[in-house]
Amino acid sequence: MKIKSICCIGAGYVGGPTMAVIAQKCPNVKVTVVDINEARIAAWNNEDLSKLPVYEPGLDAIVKDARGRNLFFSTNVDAAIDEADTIFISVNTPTKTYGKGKGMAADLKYIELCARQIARVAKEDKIVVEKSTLPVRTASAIKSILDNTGNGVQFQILSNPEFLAEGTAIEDLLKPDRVLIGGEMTAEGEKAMQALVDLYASWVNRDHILTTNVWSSELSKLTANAFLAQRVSSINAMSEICEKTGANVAEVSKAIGMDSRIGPKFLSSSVGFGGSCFQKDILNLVYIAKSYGLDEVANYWEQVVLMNNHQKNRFSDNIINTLYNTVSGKKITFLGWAFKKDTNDTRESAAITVADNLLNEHAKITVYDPKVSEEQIFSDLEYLNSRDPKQNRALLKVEKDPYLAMKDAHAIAILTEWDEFKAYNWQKIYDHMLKPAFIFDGRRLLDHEMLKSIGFECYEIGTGNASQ
Ligand SMILES: NC(=O)c1ccc[n+]([C@@H]2O[C@H](COP(=O)([O-])OP(=O)(O)OC[C@H]3O[C@@H](n4cnc5c(N)ncnc54)[C@H](O)[C@@H]3O)[C@@H](O)[C@H]2O)c1
Ligand SMILES: O=c1ccn([C@@H]2O[C@H](COP(=O)(O)OP(=O)(O)O[C@H]3O[C@H](CO)[C@@H](O)[C@H](O)[C@H]3O)[C@@H](O)[C@H]2O)c(=O)[nH]1
Repeated sequence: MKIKSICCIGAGYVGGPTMAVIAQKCPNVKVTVVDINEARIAAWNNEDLSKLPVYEPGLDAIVKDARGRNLFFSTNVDAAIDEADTIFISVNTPTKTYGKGKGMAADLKYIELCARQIARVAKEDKIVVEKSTLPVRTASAIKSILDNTGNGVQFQILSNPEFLAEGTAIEDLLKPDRVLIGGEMTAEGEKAMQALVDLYASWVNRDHILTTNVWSSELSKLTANAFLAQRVSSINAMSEICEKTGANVAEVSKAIGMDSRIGPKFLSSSVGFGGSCFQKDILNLVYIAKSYGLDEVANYWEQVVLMNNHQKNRFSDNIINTLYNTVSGKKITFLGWAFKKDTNDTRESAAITVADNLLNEHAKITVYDPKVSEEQIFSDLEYLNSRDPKQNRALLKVEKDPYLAMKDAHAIAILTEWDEFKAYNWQKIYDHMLKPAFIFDGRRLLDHEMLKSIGFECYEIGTGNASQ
């Protein structure tokens, strides 16, 4: 069989860019991305490409090319399901905030709603592709819902996890390290897998398309994120030893990364990993391990998250200690709020935790981020429910001009590694700050020799010059 018409449920950070690339690379396939969020769909359809709901370098050009030709964004979920031969489920699977598994397990309510809707609407056989990140064995739950509530049509469930990283989504989609497709090891299952392999083979070398059984595919996604996050927590653990001993974490990273068994990537020490995936997926893995009674396995992986929490907290503690043990009423400017550069996504950003800790100490924070809106920043803080929202607004300001943001500040904290921060006129910034002028570089982004020569007091994660 050949895939001719796709419906993708979920027009978020994964659904939008992934489907845009499929549409661009497969002009003969009709791709309709649907969502219940009307504002999001309207933004995807906006004539002004700078208003797309997801900021990713290169995305606007691809949307411009394919939208209206074979790429469509719609809120009519039923119609898109009905028309498609293949349905991707790309809805959110956040950590549960209630009931059994609260704070650990993945909340699968959106997945189940999709499965029930597909079952109700589908009048012909369909391939259903899990694009969302899911606990291992979810495919059997989806299949059971489809088979028990459907109209007697046949469904093949495939697992096709997405490995794109935000900020480089388009690059990752155009040249993926691998595409992973898991399916049932039956003649029908193999046929469905082959159809999806052929779709990706329109632009991905077949050697990079891997097929496995469905459980291996589901588990590989959680495993990949656990390994990646573990590297960040491991180097962050070493950063604290570096600060105590006078070693330099960048030198340590380079030295170990040159060992071809370790490799150089994902060894940058930081204020802590953020993003919608790492913490959620590891906690999900921990929950799965616990549910099988594998307590040692669960405890092992949980440490990755605990280490990350420690890294974020020790960054804010260091700011407080260095500013003479009180930040009350002091202006601290945050450069960056996004969880990494080149994205407007702030989910689980380290900036949120650091801000919350400092606001508990009554600091006055001013935030500048080139892509994150004021509304988003306040909504991130309000979500924590740590204080009255009015107090957040009284203590935290969002500024659109970075130089104004830093004027009269006691300290600057670098929370996101946006390239533009490196090009600022740091002498001018120093001249307009209160003295001593402190910089806390949570991303090891700036040239600290230059900053010190201007007169700044510098703290850099993982360098043995911290004021203890
Ligand atoms: N963000 C990433 O970088 C990334 C990368 C790889 C995998 N993933 C995984 O992909 C999945 C989606 O992540 P995301 O970041 O795109 O999430 P997102 O929150 O940006 O988007 C999900 C969208 O699904 C919509 N939705 C939810 N239920 C729906 C329903 N019943 N019908 C129609 N629309 C519905 C929501 O309105 C939302 O717009 C998650 O499982 C995530 O773990 C994310
Ligand atoms: O050496 C490093 C690398 C990353 N980070 C931080 O780790 C977080 C995650 O970064 P990254 O993995 O680049 O971005 P994500 O978009 O979260 O992508 C991850 O999560 C996605 C969702 O599952 C997966 O698809 C990707 O493969 C996986 O890299 C960010 O806060 C980074 O700043 C570091 O601190 N040091």
